[in-house]
Amino acid sequence: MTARVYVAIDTPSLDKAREIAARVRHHVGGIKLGLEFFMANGRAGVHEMHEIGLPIFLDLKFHDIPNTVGKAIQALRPLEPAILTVHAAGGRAMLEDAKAAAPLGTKVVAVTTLTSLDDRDLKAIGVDRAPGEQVLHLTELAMTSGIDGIVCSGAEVAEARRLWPKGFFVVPGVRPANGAAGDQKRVVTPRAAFDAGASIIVVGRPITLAPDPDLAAREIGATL
Ligand SMILES: O=c1ccn([C@@H]2O[C@H](COP(=O)(O)O)[C@@H](O)[C@H]2O)c(=O)[nH]1
Repeated sequence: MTARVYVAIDTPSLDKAREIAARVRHHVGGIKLGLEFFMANGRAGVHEMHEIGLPIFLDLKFHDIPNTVGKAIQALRPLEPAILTVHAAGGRAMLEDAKAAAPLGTKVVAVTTLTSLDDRDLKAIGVDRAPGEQVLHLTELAMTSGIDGIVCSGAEVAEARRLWPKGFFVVPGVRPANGAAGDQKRVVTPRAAFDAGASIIVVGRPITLAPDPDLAAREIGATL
């Protein structure tokens, strides 16, 4: 089960990222690198992180016109990420172009509704649906656009999987019982995420900010 836990290494420091990855590598299945790491270290940094020997999930959440997203993903091809993200709200043509541009072995998954948003936040950006409804709405779009899966919270993944049994479901916003949510608003425990149908879970700060990241990763693994 721990093979399905990806650690989100959100730091601008390549040394720090390497250190954390080396400490937890036997207790996680992959490494997720996001904007913070990529803006500081670019493609060369991602190449360095490949040395750890774990699959790389490149979480850059592309959201632009189809041509721009397609070209950006083409430029990332040599990095051969296991997984990369786009925003479902970019629309069908963007999702189709993202998938067409990605390397064959790369899963393209669409962020449906960020796990940091709740009902009120959605209303404030003009979305009248509740998070659960919005996730399902965008899951349908993702499924019919030919991409591989979606990103949603553990609160919605069971319904989304019912709609798309063969989809690949990435669940961030995961916290051990009594863990600090921080800026996340739709959180579940690692075990609850898998029980509800997550394909992989993403865990960042509960591991990377722990006094002993290795122990934190092992403790999460023990709950699965
Ligand atoms: O809806 C989303 C999409 C992506 N993320 C990313 O996952 C990690 C979560 O980190 P934590 O420290 O465990 O909160 C982070 O890299 C986000 O960019 C997300 O949280 N929610």
